Order: sequence, then structure tokens, then C-alpha cells
Amino acid sequence: MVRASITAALWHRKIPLKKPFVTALRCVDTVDDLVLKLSLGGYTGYGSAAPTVRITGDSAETIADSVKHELFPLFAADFDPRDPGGALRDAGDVSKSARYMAETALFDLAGSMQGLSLADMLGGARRRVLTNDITISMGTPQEMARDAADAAAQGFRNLKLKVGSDPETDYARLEAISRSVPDSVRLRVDANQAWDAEEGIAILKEYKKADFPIDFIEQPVPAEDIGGMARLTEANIFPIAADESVFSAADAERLMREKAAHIFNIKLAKCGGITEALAICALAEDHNARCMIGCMMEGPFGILAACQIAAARDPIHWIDLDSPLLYRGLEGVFSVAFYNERITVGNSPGIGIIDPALERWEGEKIWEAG
Ligand SMILES: C[C@H](N)C(=O)N[C@H](CCC(=O)O)C(=O)O
Ligand SMILES: [Mg+2]
Repeated sequence: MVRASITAALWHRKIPLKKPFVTALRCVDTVDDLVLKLSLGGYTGYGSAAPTVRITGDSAETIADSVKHELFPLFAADFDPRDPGGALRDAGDVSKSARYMAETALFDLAGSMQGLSLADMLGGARRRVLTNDITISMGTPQEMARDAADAAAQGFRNLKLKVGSDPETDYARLEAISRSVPDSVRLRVDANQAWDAEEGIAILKEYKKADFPIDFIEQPVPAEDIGGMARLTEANIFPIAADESVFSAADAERLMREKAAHIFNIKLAKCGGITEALAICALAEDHNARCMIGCMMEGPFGILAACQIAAARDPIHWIDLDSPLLYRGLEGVFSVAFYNERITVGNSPGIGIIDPALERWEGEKIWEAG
């Protein structure tokens, strides 16, 4: 047990995007990135979180306040590198984004101290190369078809399409995109809660009739409409992925029990970090279910942690960790390499940061302690 010598600092920076990211829920042209740096005996650990109020309810202020007043006192007093998440076990009902940021930094610090990558800390990487998708923001059918064709030309075989404005335009989007990409390209369609169950069933029947190359439909109905998710799952037109409906292992367990999704989208920002994500993976293993690991439009450190988990856990079948591909400028910062659809997870300690690039994007240090 190492006591009371962790120092912490919090940055708030803005990461510019190549183009606005548009979904049925929100539109952003920069990523708001809160970064937590922990230092102990010459070692460092980093975590990050984005204030996605529309999805997690967490603002920059609530995340920062929770780290300063609720989480730092816990891990500053009680950090054990052999059990990095242990200090947060009794954190209670805190901001999930803050917990995620702190837990990522604690695992990164522990990995640095032990010379182990996070994937190896979790029992060894089974896969070092992951196949990522890329998201095509909601736009006109022509714009989306052009973006889809560009992505396919770069080598992406899995495209995640944002839909949910109105059924006619969505259909035109799918039609234009299907025509613009090679037959080998598969589509994931994310409605971000835009439909109700009846509407969703009618829409999906049309998509089926048109033979669009769809692998699954993500979060067709509002997060709390578990009955609607179950109806769409039972209809079995396309596999249904739960995203905003699954914030915790308890949510995942309910969805599995009520047969309200085929696929479970784990996001560290939604579930509060690595420990809860592993609990969802364990449940999926018990239920023989498959998961996707996804991300918010968020900074790179949490994405690195998610890549390490994806490399180490079998139930994670689909990878949607494309946020870094959408930033303007990233090169040379991580041991986890993003090259078009390929993510290669290296052996560097912790989550795999080579250079935290704290000065690279506009931002400021907003707090330090210890
Ligand atoms: C970035 C990722 N591919 C994605 O699409 N995530 C969204 C939410 C992102 C956000 O609004 O910050 C999702 O799956 O709904
Ligand atoms: Mg989604």
C-alpha cells in the first residue's frame, strides 16, 4: 500500500475536429477533453473524460468537482498498484465520467509502475490488432454518400451511419450510401433514440426489403423504453444494439434477461470505467452475448484504455473507437496505433501513451493537488 503521495492535476482542453460531428442528439465541432494527470514516485497516469451532457448528464463542472472533492480524497489516501480500481470501490453515486477519468488514470499509473500494458494487466491480450469502424455524421444523402465513399477508399469496411431526422431522408441516405460503396462494406445504423418501436419496425422492414447491407441497428428507441427495445429485438429484422439503454452491468443484465437487445455497446464514459466494463463483459460471457466497445466524441486517453480492454476480452466483437480518427492532428502520440480501420495495441506500459501532448491543443490547467 502506498499512502498519501499521489499528486493530481486537471486540464481542460479543446480538440478540433476535421468536420462537425452530427447525430440525432447533438452536433459538435470540437471535443471537450478533461484530462487528469496523476504522479507518484516518478511515474505518471492519465485519464480523460468528455462532458457529454445530452448522454451522460455530466458537464465539465460536475466532472471536475467530483474528481476534486469526491474521488481524489479516496485514491490519494489509498492507492494499491496491484488493485488500481480498489480505491474507488466505495465511491458511491458519483459522476460516471469523473469515475471513468480517475479509474483510467489509476490503471495507467499502476501499469507504468509495474511495466505492464493494461491488456496484460487484464490477463493478456488475445488480439493485438482490432478492426475499427468510422462514423459518417448525419448530413444530406449526397454528403453522407461522399463521406462513405471516401472512408471505403481509405479501407474501412464497417461504416457507422448516423440517422434519425425523418424516415424519408434516412431512407434516401441509406440508398445513396449503399450505391456509393463497394459490396464488401457493411453498415451499422445508429438512430440515437430517434424512433418509437412501431415506427422502428416499419422503417426496418423497408430497409430489409431494400436489402441494405446492414449488420445491426443501434439504439432505435429512447434509452428508457426497454419494452420498445424488446419489441424490436423480438421482431428480429436486424440485430439490435443497446447503447444509451446500457449504462451499467445492472442495465446490461436487465436487457439480457428481458431479451431487449442482441448486442451491448459498452462505453467507459457511460459505465464509469474499466471495472464496470469488465463486469459487463463477464455478464456477456455468462449469457453468451456479444458486445461492442464504443466511445463518446472524447479525448484519446479513455479510447486507449478501451482499445486495451477490447484486446483482452472475447465478448467484445465490434469496435467503434473512431473518435481519434475524427480529430484534426494526432500523429505520434500513442503506442496504440490508429491506421484507417486498423488499431494495433502495443506493449507499452499502462494505456499506452507515448506523449500526453498536453500543450498540443488549446487548453489550461484548472486544478492541482497533493
Ligand atoms: C464516436 C462514436 N463513433 C459514436 O458514434 N458515439 C456516439 C455518441 C457520441 C457523442 O455524441 O459524443 C454513439 O454511439 O451514440
Ligand atoms: Mg450510439
